[in-house]
Amino acid sequence: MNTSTPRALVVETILLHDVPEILSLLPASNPLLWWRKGAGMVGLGHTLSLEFTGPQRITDAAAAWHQIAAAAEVTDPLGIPGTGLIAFGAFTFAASSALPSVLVIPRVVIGQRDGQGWITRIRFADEPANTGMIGVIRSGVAPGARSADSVAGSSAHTLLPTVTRVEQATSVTLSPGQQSEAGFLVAVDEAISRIRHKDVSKVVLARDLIGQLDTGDDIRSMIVNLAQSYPDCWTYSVDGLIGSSPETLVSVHDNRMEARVLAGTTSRGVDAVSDLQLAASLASSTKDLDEHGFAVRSVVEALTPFTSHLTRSDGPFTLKLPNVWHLATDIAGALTHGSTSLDLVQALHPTAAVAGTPTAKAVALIAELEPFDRGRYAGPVGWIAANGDGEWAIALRCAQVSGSTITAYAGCGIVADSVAETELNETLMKFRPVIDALA
Ligand SMILES: C=C(O[C@H]1C=CC=C(C(=O)O)[C@@H]1O)C(=O)O
Repeated sequence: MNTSTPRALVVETILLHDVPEILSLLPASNPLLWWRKGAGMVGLGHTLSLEFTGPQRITDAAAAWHQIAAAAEVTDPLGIPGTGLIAFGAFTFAASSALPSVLVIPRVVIGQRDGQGWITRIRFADEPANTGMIGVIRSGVAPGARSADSVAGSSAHTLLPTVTRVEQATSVTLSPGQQSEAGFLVAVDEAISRIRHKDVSKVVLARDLIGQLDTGDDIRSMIVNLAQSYPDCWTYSVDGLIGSSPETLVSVHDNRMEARVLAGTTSRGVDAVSDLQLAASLASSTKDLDEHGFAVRSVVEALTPFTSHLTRSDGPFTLKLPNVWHLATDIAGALTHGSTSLDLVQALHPTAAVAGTPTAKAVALIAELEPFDRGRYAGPVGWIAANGDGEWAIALRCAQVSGSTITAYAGCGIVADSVAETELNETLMKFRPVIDALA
């Protein structure tokens, strides 16, 4: 961790009666977002950003967060998920990544959930109380954004931050990055050979695409496109990591946890009949059921020490997304040790949906066969509350913006019956959310 003992925070949440369009509140600089099915939070400004590296990055973050939350003075009359003190977070896939993992505590959080809206202001105890509140909304990034006059009664003018309009939507063409298509085919064939030699049972291999942003490109257009096109996925933006993930690593509320495990993929059909045929073949494909089974077992094994009454949905069931069908299993349980969401993230990461089985050998094989640093792709992304509750997805269908460079990632679970060309096609389907959002 790159900070000394943090200064105490003062946090105040108040109700917003009439919440503005959340996606219209994304700030141009360092936008923070967590959003699904019309609910979630946008974060503006940074009160505190913490960085973590190495094998202990998640436990270090959990310890730092515990310390910050314990010292904070929080006024939160609402007490619903996302109100009070929160941090957005994104962790790297690999312990050896050159990119840091981050927890970011914004200046202002505006959220809505179950018909309730709120605004939270977060400042240091030794700062003046009005720091971070910057005026009124001037214009929005999404059509239909309302002015502050229609928001939250008379106090809205002093509560809502200034947001500038998107002047230039991001339009980027992505090209092969450090792993070419040909290189990916070779890597997948090598992985299949290792699996047949019993080195591992499953490994998830990815490739990268790279593009350059123009001066003036506003990345908020990409975030809004993703949120609008993939409403059933978690759309996130944390420290330049932007994506729409269908996979819930773990969510924790009131001592209950939920996860959605995904592994096994096929394309959408060109018409209703072929679409259902494809879903039916996925549901009965031995190769995909095997691939899925590894992922479910890794999650159940990781969660068992923390839970009682762990239940899982019948099945796997087929999950329909705009770009693909997935095999999915929902898992839920009661927490037995008052664990925080980051405790569970630490226990779960990396699941066999993004690494393989057995975990350590699969991670080593990924490092050997992938000629690039995954950064935060396939790592945990989400948020944590002061009491440790939170929601974390696996960062899939995403890209990392670093300066003017944008790098997108997509990968596939490889098992003994995999075929390299089919896996390459699958990466194309999985790149679609990011490619379309940048078009
Ligand atoms: C690794 C990715 O997807 C995982 C999640 C769902 C389905 C997967 C698959 O069918 O291979 C992968 O396990 C990715 O999107 O980059």
